[in-house]
Amino acid sequence: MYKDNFVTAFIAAAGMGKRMNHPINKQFLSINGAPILAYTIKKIESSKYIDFIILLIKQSDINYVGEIVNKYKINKPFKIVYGGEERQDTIYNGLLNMPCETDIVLTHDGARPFVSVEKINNSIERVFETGACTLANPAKDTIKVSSNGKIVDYTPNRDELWAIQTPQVFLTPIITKAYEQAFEEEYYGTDDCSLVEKTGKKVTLILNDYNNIKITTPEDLTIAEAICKEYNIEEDL
Ligand SMILES: Nc1ccn([C@@H]2O[C@H](COP(=O)(O)OP(=O)(O)OP(=O)(O)O)[C@@H](O)[C@H]2O)c(=O)n1
Ligand SMILES: C[C@](O)(CO)[C@H](O)COP(=O)(O)O
Repeated sequence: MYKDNFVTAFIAAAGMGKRMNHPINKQFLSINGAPILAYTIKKIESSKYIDFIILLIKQSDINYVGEIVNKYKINKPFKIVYGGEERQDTIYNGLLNMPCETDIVLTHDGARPFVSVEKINNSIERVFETGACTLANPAKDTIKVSSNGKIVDYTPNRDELWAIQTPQVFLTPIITKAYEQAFEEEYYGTDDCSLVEKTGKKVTLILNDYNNIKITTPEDLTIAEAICKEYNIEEDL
Protein backbone atom coordinates (compact mmCIF):
# COMPACT_ATOMS: atom_id res chain seq x y z
CA MET A 1 0.00 0.00 0.00
CA TYR A 2 2.67 2.52 1.03
CA LYS A 3 4.81 1.55 -1.97
CA ASP A 4 2.30 3.44 -4.12
CA ASN A 5 3.39 6.70 -2.52
CA PHE A 6 6.47 8.55 -3.71
CA VAL A 7 8.62 9.30 -0.66
CA THR A 8 11.36 11.94 -0.70
CA ALA A 9 13.82 12.01 2.20
CA PHE A 10 15.59 15.24 3.13
CA ILE A 11 18.88 14.87 4.98
CA ALA A 12 19.57 18.22 6.66
CA ALA A 13 23.33 18.62 6.86
CA ALA A 14 23.74 22.34 6.20
CA GLY A 15 24.31 23.54 9.76
CA MET A 16 27.41 25.25 11.17
CA GLY A 17 28.00 22.80 14.03
CA LYS A 18 28.88 25.69 16.34
CA ARG A 19 28.31 23.70 19.52
CA MET A 20 30.79 21.04 18.34
CA ASN A 21 33.43 23.76 18.24
CA HIS A 22 35.53 21.95 15.61
CA PRO A 23 37.06 23.40 12.40
CA ILE A 24 35.41 20.63 10.33
CA ASN A 25 31.60 20.62 10.20
CA LYS A 26 30.46 17.85 12.59
CA GLN A 27 28.74 15.74 9.92
CA PHE A 28 32.12 15.09 8.29
CA LEU A 29 33.91 14.01 11.48
CA SER A 30 34.61 10.29 11.73
CA ILE A 31 33.18 7.86 14.23
CA ASN A 32 34.58 4.35 14.14
CA GLY A 33 36.40 5.12 10.89
CA ALA A 34 33.59 6.61 8.78
CA PRO A 35 32.07 10.10 8.52
CA ILE A 36 28.86 10.68 10.49
CA LEU A 37 26.98 11.69 7.34
CA ALA A 38 27.87 8.38 5.63
CA TYR A 39 26.14 6.44 8.41
CA THR A 40 23.07 8.65 8.11
CA ILE A 41 22.85 8.31 4.31
CA LYS A 42 23.18 4.51 4.51
CA LYS A 43 20.32 4.29 7.02
CA ILE A 44 18.02 6.48 4.92
CA GLU A 45 18.78 4.74 1.62
CA SER A 46 18.08 1.35 3.22
CA SER A 47 14.42 2.17 3.76
CA LYS A 48 12.34 0.22 1.27
CA TYR A 49 9.85 3.08 1.10
CA ILE A 50 12.23 5.92 0.19
CA ASP A 51 12.35 6.73 -3.53
CA PHE A 52 14.51 9.87 -3.63
CA ILE A 53 17.03 11.56 -1.34
CA ILE A 54 17.83 15.27 -1.12
CA LEU A 55 21.13 15.99 0.58
CA LEU A 56 20.98 19.50 2.01
CA ILE A 57 24.45 20.85 2.60
CA LYS A 58 26.49 24.04 2.88
CA GLN A 59 28.09 25.08 -0.41
CA SER A 60 31.47 25.26 1.31
CA ASP A 61 31.17 21.56 2.30
CA ILE A 62 30.71 20.31 -1.28
CA ASN A 63 34.15 18.64 -1.41
CA TYR A 64 33.50 16.66 1.78
CA VAL A 65 30.15 15.53 0.39
CA GLY A 66 31.76 14.58 -2.94
CA GLU A 67 34.23 12.34 -1.09
CA ILE A 68 31.41 10.61 0.81
CA VAL A 69 29.31 10.10 -2.33
CA ASN A 70 32.33 8.65 -4.18
CA LYS A 71 33.46 6.37 -1.40
CA TYR A 72 30.19 5.09 0.05
CA LYS A 73 27.93 5.47 -3.02
CA ILE A 74 24.23 6.29 -2.70
CA ASN A 75 22.10 3.46 -3.99
CA LYS A 76 19.01 5.59 -4.59
CA PRO A 77 18.35 8.56 -6.90
CA PHE A 78 19.50 11.72 -5.13
CA LYS A 79 20.38 15.35 -5.56
CA ILE A 80 22.37 17.89 -3.64
CA VAL A 81 20.71 21.17 -2.67
CA TYR A 82 22.29 24.00 -0.71
CA GLY A 83 20.76 24.80 2.67
CA GLY A 84 19.95 28.13 4.31
CA GLU A 85 20.84 30.09 7.39
CA GLU A 86 18.53 28.25 9.82
CA ARG A 87 17.44 24.61 9.69
CA GLN A 88 13.99 25.83 8.70
CA ASP A 89 15.45 27.70 5.68
CA THR A 90 17.32 24.53 4.74
CA ILE A 91 14.21 22.34 4.77
CA TYR A 92 12.31 24.98 2.81
CA ASN A 93 14.97 24.83 0.08
CA GLY A 94 14.39 21.09 0.02
CA LEU A 95 10.65 21.57 -0.44
CA LEU A 96 11.28 23.97 -3.32
CA ASN A 97 13.55 21.44 -5.02
CA MET A 98 11.86 18.09 -4.43
CA PRO A 99 10.46 15.93 -7.25
CA CYS A 100 6.94 17.16 -8.08
CA GLU A 101 5.53 13.63 -7.65
CA THR A 102 6.46 13.59 -3.94
CA ASP A 103 3.50 12.36 -1.83
CA ILE A 104 5.38 12.03 1.46
CA VAL A 105 8.26 14.11 2.83
CA LEU A 106 10.62 12.68 5.43
CA THR A 107 13.04 15.05 7.16
CA HIS A 108 16.07 13.74 9.02
CA ASP A 109 19.08 15.39 10.66
CA GLY A 110 22.42 14.53 9.07
CA ALA A 111 23.74 14.50 12.62
CA ARG A 112 21.49 11.58 13.71
CA PRO A 113 23.36 8.55 12.31
CA PHE A 114 21.88 5.87 14.58
CA VAL A 115 18.23 5.87 13.60
CA SER A 116 17.09 2.33 12.81
CA VAL A 117 15.72 1.40 9.38
CA GLU A 118 12.81 -0.23 11.18
CA LYS A 119 11.84 3.08 12.81
CA ILE A 120 12.25 4.99 9.53
CA ASN A 121 9.82 2.55 7.90
CA ASN A 122 7.50 2.63 10.89
CA SER A 123 7.39 6.47 10.72
CA ILE A 124 6.46 6.39 7.03
CA GLU A 125 3.71 3.84 7.66
CA ARG A 126 2.24 5.90 10.49
CA VAL A 127 2.12 9.23 8.65
CA PHE A 128 -1.39 8.39 7.48
CA GLU A 129 -2.77 8.58 11.05
CA THR A 130 -2.70 12.41 11.23
CA GLY A 131 -0.61 13.48 8.22
CA ALA A 132 2.42 14.29 10.40
CA CYS A 133 4.52 12.24 12.80
CA THR A 134 7.82 12.26 14.63
CA LEU A 135 10.03 9.91 16.59
CA ALA A 136 10.27 10.85 20.25
CA ASN A 137 11.23 9.54 23.64
CA PRO A 138 10.03 10.41 27.11
CA ALA A 139 12.05 13.18 28.79
CA LYS A 140 14.57 11.59 31.18
CA ASP A 141 15.46 14.72 33.09
CA THR A 142 13.21 17.08 35.00
CA ILE A 143 12.75 20.08 32.70
CA LYS A 144 12.28 23.57 34.13
CA VAL A 145 11.14 26.69 32.34
CA SER A 146 13.11 29.88 32.97
CA SER A 147 12.52 32.94 30.81
CA ASN A 148 15.70 34.71 31.95
CA GLY A 149 17.99 31.70 32.52
CA LYS A 150 18.49 32.65 36.17
CA ILE A 151 15.27 32.08 38.06
CA VAL A 152 12.89 29.15 37.52
CA ASP A 153 9.42 30.18 36.32
CA TYR A 154 7.83 26.73 36.73
CA THR A 155 8.35 22.97 36.36
CA PRO A 156 6.08 21.22 33.85
CA ASN A 157 4.88 17.70 34.62
CA ARG A 158 7.55 15.38 33.20
CA ASP A 159 4.98 12.76 32.28
CA GLU A 160 3.82 15.13 29.52
CA LEU A 161 7.29 15.98 28.16
CA TRP A 162 8.81 14.28 25.14
CA ALA A 163 12.27 14.74 23.62
CA ILE A 164 11.73 15.06 19.89
CA GLN A 165 13.93 13.37 17.30
CA THR A 166 13.94 12.90 13.55
CA PRO A 167 12.76 11.44 11.16
CA GLN A 168 9.67 13.59 10.99
CA VAL A 169 7.30 12.51 8.23
CA PHE A 170 4.53 14.45 6.49
CA LEU A 171 2.00 14.23 3.73
CA THR A 172 3.24 16.76 1.17
CA PRO A 173 0.28 19.22 1.26
CA ILE A 174 0.51 19.41 5.07
CA ILE A 175 4.21 20.24 5.24
CA THR A 176 4.16 22.66 2.29
CA LYS A 177 1.22 24.57 3.79
CA ALA A 178 2.91 24.64 7.21
CA TYR A 179 6.12 26.06 5.74
CA GLU A 180 4.31 28.70 3.68
CA GLN A 181 2.28 29.80 6.71
CA ALA A 182 5.36 29.90 8.96
CA PHE A 183 7.23 32.18 6.58
CA GLU A 184 4.16 34.42 6.17
CA GLU A 185 3.87 34.71 9.96
CA GLU A 186 7.66 34.98 10.41
CA TYR A 187 7.56 32.01 12.79
CA TYR A 188 10.75 30.02 13.29
CA GLY A 189 10.54 26.62 14.99
CA THR A 190 13.30 24.25 16.01
CA ASP A 191 11.67 21.30 14.27
CA ASP A 192 9.33 20.74 11.31
CA CYS A 193 6.41 19.40 13.36
CA SER A 194 6.10 22.66 15.29
CA LEU A 195 5.23 24.41 12.02
CA VAL A 196 2.49 21.86 11.38
CA GLU A 197 1.19 22.31 14.95
CA LYS A 198 0.90 26.08 14.25
CA THR A 199 -1.55 25.31 11.44
CA GLY A 200 -3.83 23.52 13.91
CA LYS A 201 -3.06 20.01 12.63
CA LYS A 202 -2.27 17.08 14.92
CA VAL A 203 1.14 15.42 15.04
CA THR A 204 1.57 11.75 16.01
CA LEU A 205 4.35 10.81 18.45
CA ILE A 206 6.15 7.52 17.79
CA LEU A 207 8.06 6.09 20.71
CA ASN A 208 11.72 5.45 19.91
CA ASP A 209 14.76 4.26 21.83
CA TYR A 210 17.47 6.53 23.25
CA ASN A 211 20.13 5.57 20.67
CA ASN A 212 18.94 8.03 18.02
CA ILE A 213 21.11 10.81 19.43
CA LYS A 214 21.82 14.07 17.64
CA ILE A 215 25.56 14.60 17.61
CA THR A 216 25.77 18.14 18.90
CA THR A 217 28.63 18.65 21.39
CA PRO A 218 32.08 16.97 21.68
CA GLU A 219 30.84 14.55 24.38
CA ASP A 220 28.39 13.12 21.86
CA LEU A 221 31.32 11.81 19.77
CA THR A 222 32.41 9.62 22.68
CA ILE A 223 28.86 8.34 23.12
CA ALA A 224 28.61 7.75 19.35
CA GLU A 225 31.81 5.66 19.33
CA ALA A 226 30.38 3.57 22.16
CA ILE A 227 27.07 3.04 20.31
CA CYS A 228 28.99 1.96 17.17
CA LYS A 229 31.02 -0.58 19.12
CA GLU A 230 28.05 -1.91 21.09
CA TYR A 231 26.00 -2.57 17.95
CA ASN A 232 28.84 -3.27 15.42
CA ILE A 233 27.40 -0.43 13.37
CA GLU A 234 30.42 0.11 11.11
CA GLU A 235 29.68 -3.27 9.48
CA ASP A 236 26.62 -1.73 7.84
CA LEU A 237 28.72 0.60 5.67
N1 LIG B 1 20.91 25.99 8.69
C1 LIG B 1 20.90 24.72 9.07
C2 LIG B 1 21.04 24.36 10.42
C3 LIG B 1 21.04 23.00 10.77
N2 LIG B 1 20.94 22.08 9.81
C4 LIG B 1 21.04 20.66 10.13
O1 LIG B 1 20.05 20.30 11.07
C5 LIG B 1 20.53 19.24 11.90
C6 LIG B 1 20.22 19.50 13.36
O2 LIG B 1 20.78 20.74 13.74
P1 LIG B 1 21.93 20.97 14.85
O3 LIG B 1 22.32 19.72 15.49
O4 LIG B 1 21.52 22.10 15.68
O5 LIG B 1 23.15 21.36 13.91
P2 LIG B 1 23.86 22.75 13.75
O6 LIG B 1 22.86 23.82 13.49
O7 LIG B 1 24.90 22.50 12.71
O8 LIG B 1 24.53 22.90 15.18
P3 LIG B 1 24.82 24.25 16.00
O9 LIG B 1 23.49 24.76 16.43
O10 LIG B 1 25.70 23.77 17.12
O11 LIG B 1 25.55 25.20 15.06
C7 LIG B 1 22.02 19.10 11.64
O12 LIG B 1 22.25 17.88 10.99
C8 LIG B 1 22.36 20.31 10.82
O13 LIG B 1 23.37 20.12 9.85
C9 LIG B 1 20.77 22.43 8.48
O14 LIG B 1 20.68 21.56 7.61
N3 LIG B 1 20.75 23.76 8.13
C1 LIG C 1 14.75 18.70 14.63
C2 LIG C 1 15.45 18.33 15.89
O1 LIG C 1 16.42 17.33 15.68
C3 LIG C 1 14.44 17.77 16.87
O2 LIG C 1 15.07 17.44 18.06
C4 LIG C 1 16.16 19.50 16.53
O3 LIG C 1 15.25 20.40 17.05
C5 LIG C 1 17.12 20.19 15.59
O4 LIG C 1 18.08 20.86 16.34
P1 LIG C 1 18.43 22.40 16.22
O5 LIG C 1 19.45 22.60 17.25
O6 LIG C 1 17.19 23.16 16.52
O7 LIG C 1 18.87 22.60 14.80
